[in-house]
Amino acid sequence: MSVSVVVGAAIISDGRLLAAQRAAPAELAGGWEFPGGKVDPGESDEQALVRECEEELGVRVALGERIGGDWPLGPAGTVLRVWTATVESGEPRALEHLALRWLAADELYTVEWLPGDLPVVEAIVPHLSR
Ligand SMILES: Nc1nc2c([nH]c(=O)n2[C@H]2C[C@H](O)[C@@H](COP(=O)(O)OP(=O)(O)OP(=O)(O)O)O2)c(=O)[nH]1
Repeated sequence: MSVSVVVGAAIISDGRLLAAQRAAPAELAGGWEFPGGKVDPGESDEQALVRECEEELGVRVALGERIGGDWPLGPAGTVLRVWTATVESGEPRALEHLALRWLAADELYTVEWLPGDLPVVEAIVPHLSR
């Protein structure tokens, strides 16, 4: 079975991380995540992530470092790959999410992250002060 890849952007500005609240599906709605989504056939991970940020937030992002490796998500064989990112143009808007929040280091756990995202959030902490 092929691995299904979901890519996520840890968008950082002024030491804050952008968190996005899912609108759908019902079982995930209300949970917080990294903007991103599934990689389409023929697309690289990085291309998919830039495309998803345009679709979901209306911004052009520049990708930075990869955070860790393949983070397992719930369904067997699905992994999450995360890159740091900065906004190159535009101001993020919740075009497909319920809400967006810029979280400072001491606010990271004030939102209910999707369960698979929690270890990734932990791994991002050192990147907020760079
Ligand atoms: N985008 C994103 N998805 C995540 C994260 N954590 C996590 O468990 N997921 C899960 C939720 C979904 O089951 C799946 C991503 O699906 P998606 O619905 O965002 O993908 P997509 O934009 O390509 O949408 P579609 O093709 O299914 O319509 O991965 C995360 O931080 N970001």
